[in-house]
Amino acid sequence: MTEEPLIDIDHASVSFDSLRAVDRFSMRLRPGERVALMGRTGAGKSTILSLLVGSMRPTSGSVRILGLDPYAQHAQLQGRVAMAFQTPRLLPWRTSLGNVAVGLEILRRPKAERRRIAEEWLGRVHLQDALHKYPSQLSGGMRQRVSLARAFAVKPELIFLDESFSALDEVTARSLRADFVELCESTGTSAVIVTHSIEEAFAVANRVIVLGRPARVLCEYDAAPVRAGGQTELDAVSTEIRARLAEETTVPAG
Ligand SMILES: Nc1ncnc2c1ncn2[C@@H]1O[C@H](COP(=O)(O)OP(=O)(O)OP(=O)(O)O)[C@@H](O)[C@H]1O
Repeated sequence: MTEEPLIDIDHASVSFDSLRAVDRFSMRLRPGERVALMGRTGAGKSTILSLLVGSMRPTSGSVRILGLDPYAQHAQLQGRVAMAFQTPRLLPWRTSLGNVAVGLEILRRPKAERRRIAEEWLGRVHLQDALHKYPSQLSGGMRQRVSLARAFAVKPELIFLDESFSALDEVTARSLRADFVELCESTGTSAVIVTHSIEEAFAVANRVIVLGRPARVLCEYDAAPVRAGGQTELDAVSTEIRARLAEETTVPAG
């Protein structure tokens, strides 16, 4: 089957003056896939996300999202792509319902529909009892759940997660990761997950791309066999990845 990729990054590079942040990075994302971009601090993960959301264009190479140029055709991607951040960026003066409705307001959905969809999504992230609470009344995990509901509520084809679970304790993070995978699978939503955590990458993605510094593909893993191998396999792969990343520090960047 020749399905058009949802994301097609072809040899994209980004330089800031003399510093190269992304170095001929290529990736494709097929419908239904979840790819984790895993790399250390300063590897260029945020810069790749900026390319994906169209807030920056590559110095060379190309980026296509759903067949469009996210920088030049940003408006056409509205509602088709959603994002959740490490800090959920909720509006403090709005309740959970009001926050989830934000994207739907931008898409000019009628009020009754906004309310119905927001309520449905807050239920799906297990916040049916917090519909009328303000962000300051919620725990970090709950705020992140509101943020996920807001992202899914617009029915995007693609979701980008930027370190969304990394500020949470491990038990909360595990539960959110599992919910996120379930929501992606039940809605057929594809995703790119940016993370510095090897464990998180293998927990949420089908495919894990390990980034060198500057950002380029160092190695790539099919996540399913690693998950199937349990903690022993994950430990072995983690050791391998850490060794690859450690070699990186001896290679001059630029
Ligand atoms: N606007 C900018 N101007 C100059 N240098 C920048 C700019 N944005 C990022 N950089 C540099 O590019 C490199 C990659 O940064 P980036 O923020 O993309 O990495 P990251 O992998 O997201 O890091 P972290 O995990 O710490 O957020 C870093 O060396 C950073 O200092």
